[in-house]
Amino acid sequence: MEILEANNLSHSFDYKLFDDVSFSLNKKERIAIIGMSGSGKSTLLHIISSLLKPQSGSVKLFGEDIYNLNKSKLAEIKRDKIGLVFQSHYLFRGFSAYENLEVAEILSQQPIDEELLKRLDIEHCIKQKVTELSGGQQQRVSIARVLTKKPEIIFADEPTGNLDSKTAHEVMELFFEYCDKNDAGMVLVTHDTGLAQLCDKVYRLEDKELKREK
Ligand SMILES: Nc1ncnc2c1ncn2[C@@H]1O[C@H](COP(=O)(O)OP(=O)(O)OP(=O)(O)O)[C@@H](O)[C@H]1O
Repeated sequence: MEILEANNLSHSFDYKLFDDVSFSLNKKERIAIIGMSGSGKSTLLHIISSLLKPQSGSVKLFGEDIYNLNKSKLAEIKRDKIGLVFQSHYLFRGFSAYENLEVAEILSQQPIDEELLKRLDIEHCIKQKVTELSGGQQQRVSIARVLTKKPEIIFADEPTGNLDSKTAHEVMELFFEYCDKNDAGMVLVTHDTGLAQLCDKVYRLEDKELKREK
């Protein structure tokens, strides 16, 4: 079943980034988007994850045309069904790591998974303020926060960018396990072709087109 449908997307800033791009994502499916710096990967991710309206084309999430949807229905999808993991972590910086997870717990009414904290190796630093954590620890707290919400689609932009390669692979494994267990899908934007190859499908954004590589 398709949980994401991107139809004929085009977008430009100073130059045309991509033109007439279409693809879809099924439950449990993981797809990677790779491509040169500046090719528009992050912009495409923003568009399909409801953050940026495309100049043309449409995006359906769970069958709903998100840029032609009433605000409260869109807010519901954002809150309950999608999880964003970006490089800038959007953690509440005045709070401890645990308090950040509690916010997700309250908003989504899903309990914090203590096992997840262990798997991410953050259980020992979870009471510390976000500002006292390393970049890699903050990254893992933001991953824990997103997974606490139990999203049906994870949108991730270089989610392991601050992590060493062993930890990066462990974190990807955790994402994949999460998708399998929860019937969730994932769209991963990355420069790391090794990580991309772990996904079910790989697309390259190049010459304004999205080309299937795997
Ligand atoms: N909000 C914006 N306003 C104007 N230009 C933008 C905006 N966002 C991105 N751009 C431009 O669009 C182009 C594509 O940016 P984008 O971040 O989507 O590429 P990317 O493929 O993800 O790059 P990288 O791999 O370096 O992260 C860049 O030239 C960038 O400067």
